[in-house]
Amino acid sequence: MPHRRPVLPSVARHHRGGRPAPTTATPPAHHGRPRAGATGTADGTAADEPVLEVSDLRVEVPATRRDATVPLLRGVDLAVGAGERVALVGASGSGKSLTAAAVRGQLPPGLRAQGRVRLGGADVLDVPGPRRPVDRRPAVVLQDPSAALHPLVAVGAQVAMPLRARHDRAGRRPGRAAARRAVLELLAAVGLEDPRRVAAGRPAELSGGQRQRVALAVALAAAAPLVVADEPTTALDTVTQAAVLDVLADRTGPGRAGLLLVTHDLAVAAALCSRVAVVADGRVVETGPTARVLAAPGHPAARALVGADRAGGTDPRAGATVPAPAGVPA
Ligand SMILES: Nc1ncnc2c1ncn2[C@@H]1O[C@H](COP(=O)(O)OP(=O)(O)OP(=O)(O)O)[C@@H](O)[C@H]1O
Repeated sequence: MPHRRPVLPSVARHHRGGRPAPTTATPPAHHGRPRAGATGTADGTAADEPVLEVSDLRVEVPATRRDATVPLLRGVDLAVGAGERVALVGASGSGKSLTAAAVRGQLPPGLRAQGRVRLGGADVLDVPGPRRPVDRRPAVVLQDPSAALHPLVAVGAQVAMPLRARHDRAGRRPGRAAARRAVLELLAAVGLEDPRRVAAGRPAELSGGQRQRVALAVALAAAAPLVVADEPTTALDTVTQAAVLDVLADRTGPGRAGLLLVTHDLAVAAALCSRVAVVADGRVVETGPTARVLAAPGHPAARALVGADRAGGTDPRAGATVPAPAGVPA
């Protein structure tokens, strides 16, 4: 049963005010595989410097004596431009999370990956996330915030760690007071009340929604050029969902970090992302401006996805940040 939620008014409002103007540009529909390294900007046109390039990514369960090789990803091509927000959507089991895991350098053990993942121009597919240089690690937000938080370490210290790593890289170490100020600012920015109390406590003292906000603060503290968020709001109540999406909208986008957002929720994709990539059977089968793809999907898998969402009672175009292209029925 599809997951339903009201349109996210705060995110939609946010995008209507003060942000770079949306566009009605409608590049030709793209079905099949995008050209390797192809990327897009807010208007779906090519950008020069993608922060992320995935080409011909294949992931499989290797053959054993008893069982043949099982392909899971069959040649994913995907790119995220600097400051671009791209949603990865698709049916359950299509390969969204595996794609995001390969980008993070966190594929489940036992799987074999081939192809290319480039972050900031460097090949990282074979380098596990924790072993990558700091500037080749995307910030990560997952559905379960517990995975990102150490249960025994004070929240403030966990937010401070990526902050300090970031300053080390730039050759500057923030003093204690500056780091503490930055931690409290971040905790406030993700909507946590009483940041001082939160910073001093352990994750177990927080609600699930508060923990997700802390996980978001930890991710954002790294100031990475790319945020990878895999169903970051699925487990949250509606109010916290909207708040988390507002923070992502604030901290990513033109002039800020790029975003690769895995979501099953087309309304979320429409509210947050200028471009969408539809995954089916281990491949990206269609990509383009979110409004265009959701209004007039071309590939059968994309049509099925949008059709199922509409049949569920929610028009995925609701809350879209990009007006429907001319000639497309609203
Ligand atoms: N560790 C693993 N070992 C074997 N198969 C796996 C493993 N992880 C994922 N798969 C399979 O790979 C395929 C893609 O999985 P993935 O988690 O990427 O799907 P998804 O599109 O994110 O789905 P959902 O929306 O349900 O989360 C599925 O068929 C899944 O069963």
